[in-house]
Amino acid sequence: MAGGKIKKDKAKAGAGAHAPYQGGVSFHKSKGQHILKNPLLVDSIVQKAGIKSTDVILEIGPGTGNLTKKLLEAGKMVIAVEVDPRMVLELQRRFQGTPLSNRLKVIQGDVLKTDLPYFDLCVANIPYQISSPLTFKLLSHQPAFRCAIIMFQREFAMRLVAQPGDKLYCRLTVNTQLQARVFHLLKVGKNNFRPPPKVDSSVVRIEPRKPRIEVKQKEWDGFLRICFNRKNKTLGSIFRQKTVLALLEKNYKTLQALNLSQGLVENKDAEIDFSRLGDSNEDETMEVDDDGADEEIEMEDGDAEGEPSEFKQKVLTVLKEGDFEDKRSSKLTLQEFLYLLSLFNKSGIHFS
Ligand SMILES: C[S@@+](CC[C@H](N)C(=O)[O-])C[C@H]1O[C@@H](n2cnc3c(N)ncnc32)[C@H](O)[C@@H]1O
Repeated sequence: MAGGKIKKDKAKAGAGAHAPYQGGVSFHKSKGQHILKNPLLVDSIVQKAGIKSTDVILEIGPGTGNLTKKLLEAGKMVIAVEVDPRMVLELQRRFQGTPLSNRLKVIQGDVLKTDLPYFDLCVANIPYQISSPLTFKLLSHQPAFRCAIIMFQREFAMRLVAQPGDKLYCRLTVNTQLQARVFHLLKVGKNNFRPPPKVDSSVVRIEPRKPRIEVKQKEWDGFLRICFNRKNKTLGSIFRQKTVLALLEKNYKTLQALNLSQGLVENKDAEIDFSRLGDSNEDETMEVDDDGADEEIEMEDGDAEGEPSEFKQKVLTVLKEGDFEDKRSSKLTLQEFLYLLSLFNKSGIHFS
């Protein structure tokens, strides 16, 4: 999808024409308070959200309500979650006595700690420090919403939409794209905000996959962490590392012992059909401590030396079977990750 740049001059013209509503409040950077001062940009975000008059819209961090007002005009109802009581007061003052007020519900609190109600759409200019946990909180929300139109820091947005081979393609990308289709909508310069943040921004559209792609979450997470620990190394080299092999062999033996004690044959229950699309398992929520970059897990770099053990042989056979040995995580598609994990699991090799 093509992105457009909201230019500085437009921002200035817009700001001059209609000063942003600031109320009497001062802004706190610690709460990511950078309000939208360009009404043209607000209009563009609302227009790109494709709001229907029947939509219940979730807004995160309404601030003084510049976006909220347009959302109220376009949809049926806006539920706004705001952590700062001063902003909540401003918002109430702003809409009190207007016809819009009975379609606005304000929840005061930290969105990350709030049980979210039903919503069709999420439209928000968020505090950037909560980008990652908020994204995954939204994606685990049930029932799934239609789409979310969210302003993120530019680099975070580019990680969300990255494709295999792009510099910013990372674990965050794959984890997000497992659950949603993500499109870049708009590039937004710093001067569209008051006060201007230090970084540029982008608006993206996130559409949850329906039906969801089923994975066992801990398994998937453990697998991706290993694959992306050194995303530019070949998978052959990653899976030859002593620490990786030791971890996987430990899991393998634990599972075998469990199966034996329960009288199960090897690999029963181990097979996951990743091609199947269906409803999510509600118990399996995404655990995310991901700020977008791939962290380096402390791992001894050495290869397991000498004659390959039976287990190492097993791991390498899986990589060869799928032709993955010389491939790198930085260039693997979501489908390839799903396929490789399914091959490991079929061989009784697990990541959690
Ligand atoms: C970038 S400002 C956006 C303000 C307004 N939506 C606008 O575009 O003009 C982010 C807003 O999120 C609020 N906020 C910060 N952390 C929050 C959290 N954890 N939960 C809910 N709101 C939060 C801030 O107080 C602020 O009002």
